[in-house]
Amino acid sequence: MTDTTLRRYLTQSVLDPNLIFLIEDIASSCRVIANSVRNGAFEGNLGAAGATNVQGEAQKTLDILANDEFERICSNSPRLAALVSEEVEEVTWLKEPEAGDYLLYFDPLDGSSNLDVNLSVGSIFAVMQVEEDGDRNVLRNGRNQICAGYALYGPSTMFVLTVGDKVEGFTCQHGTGDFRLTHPDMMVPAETSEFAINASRYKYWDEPVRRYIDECIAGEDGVRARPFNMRWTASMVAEIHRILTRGGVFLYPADSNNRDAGGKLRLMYEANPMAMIIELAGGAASTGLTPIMDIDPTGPHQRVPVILGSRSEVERLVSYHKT
Ligand SMILES: O=P(O)(O)OC[C@H]1O[C@](O)(COP(=O)(O)O)[C@@H](O)[C@@H]1O
Ligand SMILES: [Mg+2]
Ligand SMILES: [Mg+2]
Repeated sequence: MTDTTLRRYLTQSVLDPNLIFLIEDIASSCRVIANSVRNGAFEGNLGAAGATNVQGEAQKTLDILANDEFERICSNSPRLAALVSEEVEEVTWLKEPEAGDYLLYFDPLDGSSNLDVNLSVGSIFAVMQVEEDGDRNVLRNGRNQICAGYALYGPSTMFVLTVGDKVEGFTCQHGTGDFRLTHPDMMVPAETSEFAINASRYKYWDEPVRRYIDECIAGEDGVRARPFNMRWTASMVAEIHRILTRGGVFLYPADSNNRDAGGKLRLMYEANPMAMIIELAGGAASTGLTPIMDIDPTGPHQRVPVILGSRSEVERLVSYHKT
């Protein structure tokens, strides 16, 4: 498998050549960002940029650099019509949209609070298509995604991709810089005993989330009758990669402190791409009330509650939200 590079994998597929160009440009952006992350301390890029983004969050220098690399490299893609980035308030239109053109949604650097402490960060992306000539609507639900993925800048750099069927994991080979297929057909293990949530928010949680987490913590003494483990890395990419590898459930639910904002994570470039990956890998993704990809978006930076991972755990959480 490792002799299959991303380029070979894509050229052997039946994809539109312009989509292949775009995916290769996204992968190139991630390769450049991986180097910037790795060299951040030398280049003085780890700190705050002194600016805030559209969500009112303090931007890191690397948030802005990563956004600029996506913009610079992907703008070369001939059929890319628009970019929707976490770091840019307005949609960036590159051309007059024509039917079939591509729309790229991305979180250039995810988990950027981890930069200063040298822990894993990532990039997240999704691609949709323009429906008709001149149509500037970028607010389609996640079922319209034709491609989604993420890069993980961890001990090794990985590029995880789906073009609508399997979820394939590529590892960047040190030296050549090639992304090689190392994790074909990734599937979320069905059985799991691991949950990920920022437990410092316990006092804000709604009853269904408290019930679920309390039951996990009770372990073999409670209704679950088995021990559970907990992890929280504060980088969604790292959490989702762990869940794709060894199972588990990830929650950033709506709570009394974030409900007015809609939740914490952003629908178009965090929740939707990860929901597509997790569903195609056999898992499930919900707000607790609605499948994430069924949400009709109201804005490019909309926030939503997120519960995703192993199917049986997500279904249990959804059932608790119904009672
Ligand atoms: O700091 P908290 O509240 O635990 O939030 C962590 C969450 O925020 C995020 O870092 C948001 O991503 P950004 O770094 O792109 O803003 C997620 O990756 C992560 O799951
Ligand atoms: Mg993010
Ligand atoms: Mg980000």
